[in-house]
Amino acid sequence: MRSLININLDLKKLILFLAISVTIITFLNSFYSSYQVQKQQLQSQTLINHNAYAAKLVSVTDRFLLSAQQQLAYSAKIIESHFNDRNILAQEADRLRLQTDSFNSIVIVDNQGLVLGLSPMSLQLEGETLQSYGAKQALSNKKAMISEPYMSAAGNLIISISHPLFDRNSNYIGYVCGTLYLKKSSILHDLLQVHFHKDGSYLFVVDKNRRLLYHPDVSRIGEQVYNNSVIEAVLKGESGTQEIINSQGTAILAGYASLKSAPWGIVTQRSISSTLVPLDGLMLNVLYRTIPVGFATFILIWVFAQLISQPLRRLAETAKKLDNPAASQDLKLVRSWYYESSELRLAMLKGVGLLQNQIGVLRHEAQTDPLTGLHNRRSLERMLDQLIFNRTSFTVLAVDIDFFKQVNDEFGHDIGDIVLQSLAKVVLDVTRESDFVARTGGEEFIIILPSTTGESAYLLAERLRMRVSETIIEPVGCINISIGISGWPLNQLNVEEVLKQADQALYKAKKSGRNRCIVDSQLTHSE
Ligand SMILES: Nc1nc2c(ncn2[C@@H]2O[C@H](COP(=O)(O)OP(=O)(O)OP(=O)(O)O)[C@@H](O)[C@H]2O)c(=O)[nH]1
Repeated sequence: MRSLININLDLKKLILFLAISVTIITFLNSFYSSYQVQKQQLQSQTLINHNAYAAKLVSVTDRFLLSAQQQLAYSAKIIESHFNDRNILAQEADRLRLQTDSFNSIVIVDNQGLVLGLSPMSLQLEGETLQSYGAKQALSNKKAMISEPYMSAAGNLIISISHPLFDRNSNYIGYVCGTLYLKKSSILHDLLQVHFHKDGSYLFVVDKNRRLLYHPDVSRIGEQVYNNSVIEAVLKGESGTQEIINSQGTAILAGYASLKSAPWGIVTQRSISSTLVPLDGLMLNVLYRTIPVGFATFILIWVFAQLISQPLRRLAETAKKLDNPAASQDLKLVRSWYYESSELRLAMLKGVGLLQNQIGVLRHEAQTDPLTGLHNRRSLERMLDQLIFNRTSFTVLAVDIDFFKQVNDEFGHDIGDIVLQSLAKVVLDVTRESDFVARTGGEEFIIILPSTTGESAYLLAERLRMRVSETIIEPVGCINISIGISGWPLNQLNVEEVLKQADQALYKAKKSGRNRCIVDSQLTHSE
């Protein structure tokens, strides 16, 4: 709590802090949520697209392999019926290679692997006996097949699509085979590359031995890839999507599907970071567009904070000086436009009213003699200070009841009080409003007559003495008073001395028989 006070927090700052932090948190939250939602949507859309893309490529590749096999099957019929005519075999090999551009090379071999026909001739294999893995596979299988990748006699990494040849008696006489180069340009290459995205997506083809048959990075073709859950799934003949971390440690979104015509799978994929590139731009755009509205919101918050805090601030400032007579006027000027501040203002107005009354009463009581309602000694001193400050001349009448002790003794203290009250009334009656009357002790009264000469004071004192002696106070009857008179300014006297001289004059009056008025000799001389 202490630290809050030390940093001088007020309502406006609190409202600003609250509203701005809520706005920022809300904005960050919605920004973050919308980023997450968009990201998820983009990723799932990418996965769906890649799955569809893989399925499409699978279908295209399946069609290609089927058509390649059909071409070979058709040629096989021609080759079987002209098996001994090398020219026709050479022509058929050329036709197969050149007519549809499906194969990189064509080889026709007999059942010993001896090359009988060849295209292109540049391979220089005619008359050779093939020893390659693919040749041996085809010769032993004796049926239409798509080989695993292997190194050809000419030194190319290839796969071969072959069709067996039989004579009229259905004896196996050899095979015709079309090859596809894996690392060089081939129709398979073209087929897959056509679909290659420029947005960071890429695809690869893998065979049942987890060997890459196609990859945009040619150096990886032929490589076997293990511990890849997508490859494992596609080799099980599954089709689907996966989010994985690849062997390079990159987060990848992959779609995959497997072929029907060969034990191959096609995987198309894209890194999550490249997928999210457009989203980053989008979010930045959202941020830029939010700035003007955000700025307007902050201004609105500031204005509202000002409007809400201002009445309370002014009420708080006025509360510091509630004893000030201007407090209630200040409170009336506060524009309390909402319920709480308006109620607070009304309550404070009531409180100020009560407080001012109370202060008035206390002030009055502090300056008043409770028995007679006349001024008391404190009030007298203030009055004298004021007169001296204003350099206003005055005369002092010190009034004392004669033999008052006897009244008390005879009639009791309460009746004595009534006598004092009655005397106060007579004094007020005889003096003017501008005169100042105080009861300064027991049965002693002081009357100050501003701007009054000693002579006028004496006349008034005499008049007062006469009135008192004629006034009947029940049950006491008439009383008498003695009065001593002095005045200021007089020979540089100070207030105490003036009062003392009035007292001395009073003393003289008592001594000289009471029921009389005596003017201090110095006052008489000065006039
Ligand atoms: N009833 C009442 N008596 C008071 C009050 N204050 C002082 N007295 C009395 O006033 C009397 C003053 O008596 P003294 O000072 O002897 O003077 P005195 O009897 O008036 O005689 P002189 O002044 O010499 O004429 C005392 O009996 C006090 O008790 C008061 O407030 N009420």
